[in-house]
Amino acid sequence: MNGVRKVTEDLYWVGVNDKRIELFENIHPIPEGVSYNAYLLLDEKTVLFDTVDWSGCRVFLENIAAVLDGRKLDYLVVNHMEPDHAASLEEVLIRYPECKVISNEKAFMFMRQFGFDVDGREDTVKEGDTRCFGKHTVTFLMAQMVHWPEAMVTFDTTNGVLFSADAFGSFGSLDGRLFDDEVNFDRDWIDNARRYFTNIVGKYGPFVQQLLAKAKTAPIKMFCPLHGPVWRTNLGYYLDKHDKWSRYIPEENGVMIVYASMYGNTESAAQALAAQLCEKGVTNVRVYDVSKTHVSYLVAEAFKYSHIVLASVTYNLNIYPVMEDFLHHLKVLNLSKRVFGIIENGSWAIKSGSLMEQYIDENLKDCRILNARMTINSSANRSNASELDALSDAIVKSVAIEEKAFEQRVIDDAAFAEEEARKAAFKKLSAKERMALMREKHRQEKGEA
Ligand SMILES: Cc1cc2nc3c(=O)[nH]c(=O)nc-3n(C[C@H](O)[C@H](O)[C@H](O)COP(=O)(O)O)c2cc1C
Repeated sequence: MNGVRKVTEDLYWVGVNDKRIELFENIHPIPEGVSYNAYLLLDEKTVLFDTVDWSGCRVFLENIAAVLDGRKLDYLVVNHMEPDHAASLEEVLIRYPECKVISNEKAFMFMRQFGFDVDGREDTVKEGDTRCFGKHTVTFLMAQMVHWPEAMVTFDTTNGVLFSADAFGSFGSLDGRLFDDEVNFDRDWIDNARRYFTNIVGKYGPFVQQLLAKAKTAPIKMFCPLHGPVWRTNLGYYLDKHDKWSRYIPEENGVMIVYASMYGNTESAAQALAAQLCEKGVTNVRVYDVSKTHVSYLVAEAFKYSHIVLASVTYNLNIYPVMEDFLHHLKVLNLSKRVFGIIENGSWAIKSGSLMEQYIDENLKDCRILNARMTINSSANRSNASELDALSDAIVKSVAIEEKAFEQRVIDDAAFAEEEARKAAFKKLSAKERMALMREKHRQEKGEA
């Protein structure tokens, strides 16, 4: 039974949903599943954009057959060779013996490494190359390290559809709904999207920025990613999120408190800090037990908030191992530009605070550590009360300073959105209207002068 959706008049979603998978990349829990998107264009030639994970191959083949309705498949464009998208490639080639594969040199190298036989069927493209399939002409743009080195995106210059590979993707099974305007993204999807981006592509922020710069030069009307909803309405919203995530700019001025505690004393201090921050007016606070929260969720929250408090026991003269693992993830994913607060605990040789500070200093760029450290000797005593007060004061002060940066960013974002809207409106005008508008602008400028 096929579950195809129509994307445009001649483009179809032929992907599959996977609700059985527990761990994405066998590491990140995905309780809401994931979709492997693939798209099929019916032009004078028929063109399939990417395939799906092996687990969904059967349904995927049914979807393709239903859309082709007896036609042969002429081309398969491989934008990304990662097996969750390319595993079904060979099965497609076996079923459609005349199908040619369009991709780049590095992707063909990966195909051979993964054991796919594409000999004699390759059509190798590079940056800026185009292919015409009848009505539709596409351009290929390399998207190196978003999120593998061979990744590319394909832009359909005829209708503004960008096949964006892993860019603009999200965890979460689609379950029938396909477009951003068919879901409540800000309520139901954004956490999945952030967790997907930060854990999967977070490390490659500068490469994402390169792709965003290319995207700005193309009149994109739709993002067709390889996971999650297709964007046809509120593209600016999602672009802005990716811009922030890939520049490591926090989305929210708030405080994430992560604690590592065995007997509850460090936990109690973390909760006391949260309560005190709220008493002092900073209510955008989230508290996490590092041992009970999968690190992928912690990473996503670290990308979201401006302030991070690390509260850890000392364990064999080290940072608590699970907290150390969290810090390792932040390092690997290049998290930067955060303000940190520290709470440490120990019963005979307290080391965790200094070690966490050292880790941040040595591994996380452009981060600031607040001086007001709280040191607990087994359980909090009277002197800890003043330390807690000093730490919460320092955070409140820093949040207030950050607020100004956030306000400025909101103004900059609004100005940017206005300029983008103006450019988009200008593009829609006829040549005559454009000339009239430019003449009017020129007249106004001369008048003002
Ligand atoms: C395996 C293990 C190793 C520990 N290593 C140290 C240590 O090296 N230095 C120290 O001061 N305390 C060490 N402790 C003690 C705890 O850090 C300390 O009791 C702390 O107060 C526990 O805080 P909690 O109540 O939040 O769990 C260790 C405890 C355990 C179980």
